[in-house]
Amino acid sequence: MQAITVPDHDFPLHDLSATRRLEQRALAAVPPGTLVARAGLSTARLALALAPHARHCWVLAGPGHNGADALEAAFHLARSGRCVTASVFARDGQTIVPAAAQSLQRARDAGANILLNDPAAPHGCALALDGLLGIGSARPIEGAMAQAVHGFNAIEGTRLAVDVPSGLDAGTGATAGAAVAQATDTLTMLNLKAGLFTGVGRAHCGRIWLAPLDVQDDEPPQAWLAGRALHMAMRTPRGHAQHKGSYGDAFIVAGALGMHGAALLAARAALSAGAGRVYLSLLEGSMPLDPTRPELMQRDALWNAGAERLGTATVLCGCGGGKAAAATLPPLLEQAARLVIDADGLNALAADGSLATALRERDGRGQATVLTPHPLEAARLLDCTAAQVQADRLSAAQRLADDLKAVVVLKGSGSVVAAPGALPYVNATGNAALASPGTGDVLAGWITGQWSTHAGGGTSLQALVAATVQLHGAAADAHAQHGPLLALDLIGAMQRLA
Ligand SMILES: NC(=O)C1=CN([C@@H]2O[C@H](COP(=O)(O)OP(=O)(O)OC[C@H]3O[C@@H](n4cnc5c(N)ncnc54)[C@H](O)[C@@H]3O)[C@@H](O)[C@H]2O)[C@@H](O)CC1
Ligand SMILES: Nc1ncnc2c1ncn2[C@@H]1O[C@H](COP(=O)(O)OP(=O)(O)O)[C@@H](O)[C@H]1O
Repeated sequence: MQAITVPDHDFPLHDLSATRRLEQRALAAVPPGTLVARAGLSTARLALALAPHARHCWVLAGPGHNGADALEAAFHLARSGRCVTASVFARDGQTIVPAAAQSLQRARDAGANILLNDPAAPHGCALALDGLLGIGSARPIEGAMAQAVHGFNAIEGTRLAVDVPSGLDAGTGATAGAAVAQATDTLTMLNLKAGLFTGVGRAHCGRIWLAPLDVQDDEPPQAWLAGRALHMAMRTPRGHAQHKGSYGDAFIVAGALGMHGAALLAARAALSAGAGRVYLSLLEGSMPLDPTRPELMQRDALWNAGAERLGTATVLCGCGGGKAAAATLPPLLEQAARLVIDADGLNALAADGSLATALRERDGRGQATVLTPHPLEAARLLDCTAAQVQADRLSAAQRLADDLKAVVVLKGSGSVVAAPGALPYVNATGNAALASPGTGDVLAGWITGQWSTHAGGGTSLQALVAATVQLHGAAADAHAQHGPLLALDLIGAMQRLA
């Protein structure tokens, strides 16, 4: 059993079809009852380690194999002397699977109090196990089971989800319905399911633990949980004789009237990420020199700088750009060697099909592009709703990357970094301290600066971007206080970790 935070190396993530295949092969390879026995024992061990002093335990068990695992854990908890109430949920006419019936009998024999379709939480319980539904969850949870989920969520103490928090789609990280278990810990079996790490997955899982159950995970992954090695690979020391020209020019094309701050945040982030020279080109109006960052230079209309300059710089377009961003895109899409598009640059792409066509043509000329949409910006690009994007973030990011021939960061909890024809990364760092204005501008600026320093390097662009997303989230994870991490402070925090 291991705790999953940020793995050292990329860790395979699976969708539910792959999980089912793995489960079927594992079941066929061992005598009946072996896996449920291992799953139940692992669950009970983790529960006791997390809540060693809990006297009263509540085990919620559904009608399927998830319920079987939970009831097997109930057996171990009862045998270890805990006072166990196991509430089993099976609708009229719906029988529980044989494995669950066997574990139920074992739990009863060990002294557990068994209740049927009773959602009331026992008094004084400090440990609750959610084994209502796992990957077999097929529809919104309703009725007594839904009441039990709400009761589970109200338990003050350890709330351990078995395999998957009930009501969460472990393949996508989406939920259907209002009753979704809110665990403090989730012990997932056999493999890591992608939906535990993105969408609302992280919010419902709490800490994530993996019990491989002595089964070799031989399914090809559908995505990677981004490992720390990505960021470490970016930490190449500066050669003694290198000069600022070695780290390239970053052009920040951003900042309509009233949004100069976004431009400044992006430019400062590019500078801190290591770009050799950073030029800021405001889209509207003017701004005095930033006396606290005199390293920044301002130039007019850099989008018209011509093929020679744009063909060597790394350009960011869009942060706080307003409607003015659209007019800058035709020359940038045609001439910029390396182009990052954020915020209003993305909205302009979504609104004008000819710009999207120009974006697709860049790949054929060897020009690379990074897009950094949040879910609503992604929805505009995909001509759907933000809810539809969030319903399957991995596939939304991949569709955008494949269609627009760009590396795409779909931001939010568990940011997805997709590239054409490659498996997506899911980022394991970050938290809601980043839900503050301007943190996206910092991300886009840092990607631009980082890319500028690695312009000639052999690192894949997808890995470089995923490493920056990881650093951005890690800075928030290191933020000890409650409340937001303000965007300007985020730059300093990233610099300390870079
Ligand atoms: N079979 C085994 O030995 C193993 C089983 N495992 C566990 O088994 C789970 C998968 O088992 P199952 O395929 O039986 O699936 P589940 O136990 O997740 O659920 C399937 C059952 O729930 C019912 N159901 C689905 N949605 C419902 C809803 N909204 N309201 C009420 N009932 C609903 C279904 O009709 C079915 O009876 C995994 O998530 C994992 O917890 C793993 O531990 C791996 C090994
Ligand atoms: N709950 C969260 N967990 C992890 N990351 C988050 C969370 N909320 C926001 N973020 C991150 O913060 C950044 C916000 O970007 P964005 O929405 O573009 O904001 P802005 O436009 O104000 O800069 C993104 O990198 C996003 O992934």
